Parts: sequence; C-alpha cells; structure tokens
Amino acid sequence: MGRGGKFKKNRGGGRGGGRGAGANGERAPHRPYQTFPEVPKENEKFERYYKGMLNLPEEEQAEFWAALRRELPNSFRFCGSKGHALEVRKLLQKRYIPEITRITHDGILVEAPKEVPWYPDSLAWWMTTPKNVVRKFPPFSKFQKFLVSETSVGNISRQEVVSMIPPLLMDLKPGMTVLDLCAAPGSKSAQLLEMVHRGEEARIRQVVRAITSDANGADKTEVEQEDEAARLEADPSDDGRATGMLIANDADYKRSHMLIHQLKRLSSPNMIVTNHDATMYPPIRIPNPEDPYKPKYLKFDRILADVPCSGDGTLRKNANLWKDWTPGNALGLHITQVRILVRALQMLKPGGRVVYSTCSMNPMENESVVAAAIDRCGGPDKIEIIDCRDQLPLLKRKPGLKKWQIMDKSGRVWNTWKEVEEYTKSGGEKGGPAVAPSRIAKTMFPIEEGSDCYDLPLDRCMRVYAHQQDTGGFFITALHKKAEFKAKPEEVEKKETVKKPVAATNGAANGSSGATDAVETIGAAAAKRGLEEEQVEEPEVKKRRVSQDDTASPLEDAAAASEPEFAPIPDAVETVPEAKAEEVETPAESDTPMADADATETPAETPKPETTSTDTPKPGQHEKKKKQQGPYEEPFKFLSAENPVIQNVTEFYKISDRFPRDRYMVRNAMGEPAKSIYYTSALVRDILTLNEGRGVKFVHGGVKMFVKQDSPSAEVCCWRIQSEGMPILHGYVGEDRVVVLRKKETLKKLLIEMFPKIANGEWARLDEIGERVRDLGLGCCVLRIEPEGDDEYFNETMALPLWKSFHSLNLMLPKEDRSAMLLRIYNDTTPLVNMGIRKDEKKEEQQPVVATEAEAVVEAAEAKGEDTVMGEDTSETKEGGAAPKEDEKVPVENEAPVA
Ligand SMILES: C[S@@+](CC[C@H](N)C(=O)[O-])C[C@H]1O[C@@H](n2cnc3c(N)ncnc32)[C@H](O)[C@@H]1O
Repeated sequence: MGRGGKFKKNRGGGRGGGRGAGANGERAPHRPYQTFPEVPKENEKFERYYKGMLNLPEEEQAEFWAALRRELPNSFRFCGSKGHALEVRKLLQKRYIPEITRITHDGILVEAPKEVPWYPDSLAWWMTTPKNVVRKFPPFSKFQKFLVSETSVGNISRQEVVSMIPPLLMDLKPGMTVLDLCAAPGSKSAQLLEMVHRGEEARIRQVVRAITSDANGADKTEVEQEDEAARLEADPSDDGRATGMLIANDADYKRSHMLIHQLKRLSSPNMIVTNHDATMYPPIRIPNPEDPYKPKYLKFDRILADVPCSGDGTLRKNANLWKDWTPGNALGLHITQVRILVRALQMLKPGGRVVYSTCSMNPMENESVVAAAIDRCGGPDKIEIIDCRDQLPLLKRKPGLKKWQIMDKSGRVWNTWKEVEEYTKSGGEKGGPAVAPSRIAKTMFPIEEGSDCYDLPLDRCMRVYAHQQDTGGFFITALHKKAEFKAKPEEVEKKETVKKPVAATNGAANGSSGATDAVETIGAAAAKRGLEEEQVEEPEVKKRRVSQDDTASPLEDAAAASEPEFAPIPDAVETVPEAKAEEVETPAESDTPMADADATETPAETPKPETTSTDTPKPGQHEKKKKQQGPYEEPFKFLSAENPVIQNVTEFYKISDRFPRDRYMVRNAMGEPAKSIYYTSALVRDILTLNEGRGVKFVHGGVKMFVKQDSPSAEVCCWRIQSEGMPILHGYVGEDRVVVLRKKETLKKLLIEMFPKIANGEWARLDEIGERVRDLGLGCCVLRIEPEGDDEYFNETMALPLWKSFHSLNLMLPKEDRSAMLLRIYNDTTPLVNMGIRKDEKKEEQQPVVATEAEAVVEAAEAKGEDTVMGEDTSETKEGGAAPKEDEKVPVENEAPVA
C-alpha cells in the first residue's frame, strides 16, 4: 500500500486459523493479522497442477495451501561489514524490541521481530506484523524511523528471507571471482559483495598496525577474530585488501542502473556492473602473465544464476498472481533459463560452483532446467549436483522432484514427451492436423531412460515451501563443475514460429555499438557451440596477435564477428521461444527508476525493449528513450601514478606508499581528472582496461575517492576525499591531515550543525578537537572517531571526511547518513541545523531528514510487494557516480555564516 493508503484494520480471527509457523519456524500461538480479501485467492489451473505433484504428505497439503493464502511476514537483514551490521542489530535488540513487545494492537500484544533461525550470525530478522501496520500505527513510529533510516543508508536490506538463501550456498571465499548473472535489483549481489569483503577490515588493520606499530582504534574485532576470513592468510597478496571481485549483471539497462544504486552503498572497489543478456554473456579478457600476446579469459570461481522466472513462489506478496497465473508463464521461460545455466557452467572454473535459483515452484523452471543443462554440459561426469543437506541445518526444505508433469497453455497435463509426440502423430483428439501443444519442449520433461542423465540425483535440489517456515516459495540448486566440457548444441524444434527473446534483442533496441553486438555474438557463439572461454578466439585475434593495450575498433570487431566461426547457429536463433510478454505481463516500466527500484522476486522479468522498430518517436521522446536505454557509457580511463593530480593528492594527504597509486580512474574519454576520481581493485582495473573497445557493456565500476572542490588557495588541495572512499583510504593518510575525535558530544555537534563556526575563538566550542581544527591547514581532512569510554551505542571506530574553511567546518556526509547516525548513536531525531545556507534554501534544509525521501522509496517499492534493498539515490550522473548531494557541496564561505 502506498503512503496515502488507508490503514487496514485487523479482520480478526488470526491468520489461517493459527495454523502457520511462527517466525522462528515454530507454530505461532496466535495470528493477530489476517490477509486482505481484495483478490480472490484461487486459480483452478494452478491448484490442479500443483495438487499432487509436489509430493507433500497428506497432512501438509492443507497447511501448504493455507500458507499460500496468508500474507508474508516482514523481513529484513542487517548488512554491510559484519562488525557494523552487528552494531546496528544491537539497536534492534536493545532499544526497539523492548518497546515493541509492549505494543498492543486491536487488544492483542504484537509479536516482536525474531531472528531467522538459519541465517548466520542472527543478521536476518522477521516479524508477523504487516508492514502497513508498522508504518501507520503510532506506537511503531520509532521502530519505523529506525527501519527507514538504516535502510536509506544501506545498513538494512528489506529482503524476503528465502531470497537470502542462494548466496549462503555459494561457499564464497576471500579472493574469489563471482558473477551474478541476473542481478537486479541486487539484494543477492549485496550479500555476495559483503562476502567478497569479508574479513577485509580486520586484515587491513593487521597490516597497518604492523607497518605503523600503531594501536590506533582499540580493536573491537572480537567477532572478526573468530572468522577465518579475518586472518591475513585468507587474502594476503594486496596488504589485506580484498582481491576478489563481483560482476553483477542484468540484461535490462534500467535495472542494471538500479543495481548501481543498490550496491554503491557498499563502497566496493571490487565490483563491476554489466548489462548483457546472460544467455550470451561475453568472454571477459584478463591479463595473461605467461604470454601477454595471447588473450586469456576470465573463468569464475562462483556464479549465481537467479534467473527470471514465473514467480509463483511469491504469491504471498504478489496476490495478483492468483488471478494472473497461467501455465504459459513458465512455458515461455524454460529455454531461456536452460541457456542461462549452460552459459554459467561454461564460464565457470573446473572445481567452481554455480548456484541456480528461482522463486517459482514449477519443475519446468527448476528440476527440468537443471537436468537439461547438465545434459547439455556433458552429464554427471562433468557436472555434479551438490548435496547441501548439511548446509543451513535449521532451514526446513523438501528434496527436488524426480518425477513431474507439464501443463500446457490449455491446462492439459502431460506426463512424458512421448505422450506429446504420440498425440501430435495421431493428429490430436479430433483426428485433425497434427498440432503439438504450443511451446512444450522435450527438455521440460524428466529425462528418459537410456540417457546418462536419467537418474540424476535431483532430490539434492532444495525446494522451500510457504508452510514450512512461513516464507515464500523458492528453489535452489548448487552445481559443481568437475571438468571442462564442450556443451551439446540445443535440441531445437524447427517448426515453431518464434520471436527472439526480448533480452537478446536489447542490443539492437538500445542502439548499442557494433562492438557490443560483436561481443554478444562471440558470447552467443560460445554459448551455442559449447566453446570454452579458452577456445573463444576473438575476431581480431584471428587477424593479428594483439598486445595488451591493443584494442580493435568496434567496426573491426563487428565485421570480424560475422565471420562464419562466430555466426549464430540459424536454427538456434529461429527456435528461441516467443517473447513471453503476451503471456506474462511485465510490470509497466515507470519513467523514474525509483518506482521499480526494489523489485526482487518479481515474476517474468525478462527485459523488454521500450520500442519496436516500427514505433515512431514523438517529439521530445527520442531523448528520453535514449537516456533510459543508455547506449552510451563514459569510458573508464586509468590515470598514471605520475599524473599531477595524483601526485598532488598523494602529497597533500601524505598518502603512504603502501597505498596503490595505479588504480585511480576517471570516467571521460579524455582521461583527465575533471570532477571525480575513482578507485578500483587491481583486477577490476585490469578488466576495465583490457576490455575497452571490445564492446563489453560495463555500466559501473570503482568507488568515488576524490571529488573536485573550489579551494580557498593554491596550497589547498582541491580534491576532497569522498565519504564512500574514506574507509578504503583513511588508514594510509598521514597524521597531518587527521583529526581524532573521542567524545560522543563533540560528534553530535558536527552531525547536527552543518557548518559549525570556528573563527573568532568559536573553535573552543568543539571540545577536544577545537585546538586541533584551529591549527589544521584549510581543506579536507580525515575525522577519525575513536570512541572513549564504554557507551554501548558509541563504540565503533570510524573515519569521515571533514572540510575546514576559514570560518567553519563541514562534515562531508549526506543528510541521510547524518540523520541515521544521530538516531543510531543518540536516539535523536533533531532536525539538522544549517546556519550557513541561503535564505531561499533554508526552509527545505531545516526539515527533519529521517523518513522523507528514503521513506517514499521504501514505501513505493513495498507498495508493489517487492523487496527493498537500500535507499535509493536518483542523482546518478553520466560520470557513473552519484551527483554530489546538496550537503556534500563545497562548503564555500559565502554559504557559511560570515563571522
Ligand atoms: C529474479 S530477478 C533477479 C533478482 C536478483 N537476483 C536479486 O536478488 O535482487 C531476474 C532478473 O533477471 C533479469 N533478466 C531477465 N532476462 C535476462 C537475461 N536474459 N539475462 C540477464 N538478465 C536477465 C531481469 O531484468 C531481472 O532483473
């Protein structure tokens, strides 16, 4: 329900007659809230298809159907680095739960949030009180503010619990490379990225301490010490910095930008966002130390294929699915799903792992896809289904199906492919012309006897049903690649008249470059012909050996890519299933990325070109479309360590030699630092550099490290450190540019006041930092917070950018971050004070910040029954980073009060 929606009253009687499981997996004693009756929760075909097929014991059947008709509990996950996530969790437990347990609603004590029992470190929580009650019922207001505020700054992810499972089965370790093929809006990518960085803070601290013999920041890392990833040996090669990498990909351009918004908060230099059709994901070139002239391609340690699906496991939050469910939804997706999984297995290292998941219960999107992909990839000798029974022991699940039926569009159920063939041969029931049921394919059925895939242990797949622990439905399988293989070509039915999958047409639709098409063709060729990445000889490579910095022009690539070796196999193209748009309604795309920002498990998400070739653009339409589809991304250009700007920042901040200087990047064709300087890991740099001009559609990479600022004099560096780069850099900044803050009250002044004055002796108001800031040179510095005492809410070491001008200071933090910190540390919702702003800005600036934009975003997404990951920032610029927020502006003197 949206913001303006009416508060829905409890309709009494308890949910599902008190039959459901509680949030801890046990039966709940009572269910104070019931489902909304607007949509009749029935669908004859759906019920007929699933009744009996899911192998549920008789006594569970009623529970299963009752659970599907109940509303889903509210769930959320504490995210970011583990130490910080645990601190935020502490607030829930100590400050908010005691308050919630005292609330009665309609005469019934509400259930407090509970830990999701199987999620590690108790970082995932859920509660049965509906979201709209939490949002609108006044006694929840403090808790709601906490949720909104921490969501907006990226410390809480409003994620459905079953959607948290796949990353937990990835066995992702420090140093590994991981690809999330269908990643938007990014809740699982966020989990994966946290894993890429696991233990990093502790490892870096070990290194910095060893170098400086400095005990800065009395260590609060008890938890991390228990964690193997926190030991330097886990990832030692880059002074403890994480060397692993996540590539998060989505075929839909707009959704790939949602990914950027969601993941940016994690400030990771180890992440790239790409925009490709996963069925033909292009080979990614990496350095080849053995022979720099011979192209080498990345093979991933881990791949997540959380594929587009019909989404009938999300019925509990998308009640419209009750009326919209048709068997055709899944029929139209099976082939794309198989292709995505085959491509994932191709791009995997031997010994690596792919996790395949859907939020659908339909075997034709699940077990049949797994079996068909294993069959195409060389059978059980090459690909093994991993037995995950010992993983997440507290998660209740059912084994994958070994037998199932297929329901065609008309609702007729088929047991075997043979049955379909016989029916077709016989000319159907009326003895008329032989017409096969539309869209049914052989690979949808259980594999027949005689194949080495006949008896695959499909029971090792995991099915999670709504009634087991009061969740949505989900399917997850982990696959181990035992050895390289050459994939079998797709078996195709030539007679079907089909359209191209919409995702596959994206490149053309969005006017992407010839180079992109060429790379997609190479990806497609590799995928369709079963070529391994090593065997993919790129077009230009055939003509001449290339050096690492050699880049073929897009045209060359495109022309060469059309040579026979890389041409798509005609049959395969012809038999691509019809775009599912006509059967499965894709939610209408709104103009603002915000409106559909947080769709996680939305059904049928295959991207759709916005226009067909016959569309005539209306006046003014062209520009808008172009922007939405974003055919042009600024290139990623790395700066040399000798670049004068790099030398200037290194000198001004006295950045230690231990901090790499060859990983700074800008986003403009000239390769000149103009507005922002980004920082990436070494691997991300190599990938962005080596693949330039190959048409790989990179849409994001790098953390914004420095932002250009007007500076008061030539001696003051005009590049301030950006808050998102601070955690990476601060340990290497010389003490000349560091201010140490220890007192809780001093920090509060800096958080509440946007421009606290320091001229004319007013520095003295700033307690222990007063003299230091008085004596400090102008410009940006590191405010290192090392809390004294043992205040339970003020005990985390942090580093924030602080700007000193002649008259005032400014903590360079976005407003949401300031407000979230005020709430977290001081339980304070005081409006921020900005004495230095112009009159016309004043009214707006002095509004309380919590629960404004962030709340609107969360509510908009939740209104659609979707997961929300993090706060939305709609100020993305062409430079690929967020436009500076209002309060990140240069604290120029004329904005600050004149003393
Ligand atoms: C189930 S959602 C992914 C949810 C996401 N993993 C998360 O946890 O937030 C499926 C995504 O696949 C994308 N998609 C659809 N077809 C695709 C294709 N052929 N290649 C890559 N992505 C595709 C959709 O745009 C959608 O964002």
